[in-house]
Amino acid sequence: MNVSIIGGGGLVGSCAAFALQAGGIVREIALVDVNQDLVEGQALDLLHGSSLTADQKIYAGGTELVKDSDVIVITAGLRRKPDESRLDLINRNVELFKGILADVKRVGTKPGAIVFVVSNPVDVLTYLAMKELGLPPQQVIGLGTVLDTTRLRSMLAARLDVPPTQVSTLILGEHGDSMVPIWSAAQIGGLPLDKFPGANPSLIAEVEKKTRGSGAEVIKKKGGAGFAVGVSIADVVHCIALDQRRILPVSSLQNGAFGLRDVCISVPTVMGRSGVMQHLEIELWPKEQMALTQSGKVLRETVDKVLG
Ligand SMILES: NC(=O)C1=CN([C@@H]2O[C@H](COP(=O)(O)OP(=O)(O)OC[C@H]3O[C@@H](n4cnc5c(N)ncnc54)[C@H](O)[C@@H]3O)[C@@H](O)[C@H]2O)C=CC1
Ligand SMILES: CC(=O)C(=O)O
Repeated sequence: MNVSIIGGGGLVGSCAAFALQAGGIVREIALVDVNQDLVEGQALDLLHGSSLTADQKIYAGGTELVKDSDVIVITAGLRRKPDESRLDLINRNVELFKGILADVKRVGTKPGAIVFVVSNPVDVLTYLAMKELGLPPQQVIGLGTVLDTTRLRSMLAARLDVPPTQVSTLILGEHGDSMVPIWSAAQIGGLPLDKFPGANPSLIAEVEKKTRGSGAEVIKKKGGAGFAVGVSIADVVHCIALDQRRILPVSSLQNGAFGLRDVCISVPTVMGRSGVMQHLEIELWPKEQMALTQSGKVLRETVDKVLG
């Protein structure tokens, strides 16, 4: 498995590369960035630790490297400011992103390669990537609400003092203000969250609020998210590399699940070596379904504005 990261010199790209190195599953990690010195420095720094991690090839170079990649991760782009929504970034990131897609198209991709968008606003840019690259929809995904979901699980675990891996919750919809936590399906160690000792509506509401604001909080305190998004990216890449067929809330083109159509948005998605294998639909609480429908509408309207 050969993975390239466009934007690999930046915070998100380099953290993803480090998580992939620590994971030791992928064979090659190629970092691409317009900032040549920075990306060469990141690749060198990673390479220097490789005798203690795994037998991987780690190197930096130009966009032509993506033609040999099984997964092309795109983290290149501008960060939002603390008071900006992810959708506000659209005006500043779309032109830059179109340039990157044109470069990828010019160089060409391997048959079956997966394009994995992380740059924000991720759902809109995933749709744009799918349209511009002309790849089958199952081969184009976005990180979607994978990061929001791990933030929710991790912070709920900390509040309830349980192991984070025992918390099973999900956020669907937009990676943005209209995200939808699916409390109807939340469990801890197989037990329903609402019956779990210590869990109560005010604690749940508090953790939800913190999760919604956590991207902005991290931007305010350290400039941008790195570690959590890095491990989130590596988790999705490993699921693809190992053909695990796990259910992940990645963003991808919808064709009717939960009533969502012609929009890239997160729903429970079976992910394997070929990319998106299936969208799973379950019955939600009516207020969750309504919020998900609304989230799809917000994204659809933004895509209409951007693509005309
Ligand atoms: N989907 C998600 O969950 C998350 C998405 N993000 C998004 O990821 C993106 C990157 O964030 P950071 O890494 O913090 O920013 P950063 O500024 O640290 O890194 C961006 C990198 O992209 C590079 N770049 C710019 N134009 C390029 C081009 N045409 N080709 C190749 N490289 C290019 C820059 O040189 C820079 O190294 C932002 O859009 C941010 O909003 C960040 C966190 C979470
Ligand atoms: C930047 C961003 O999207 C986040 O940290 O959630």
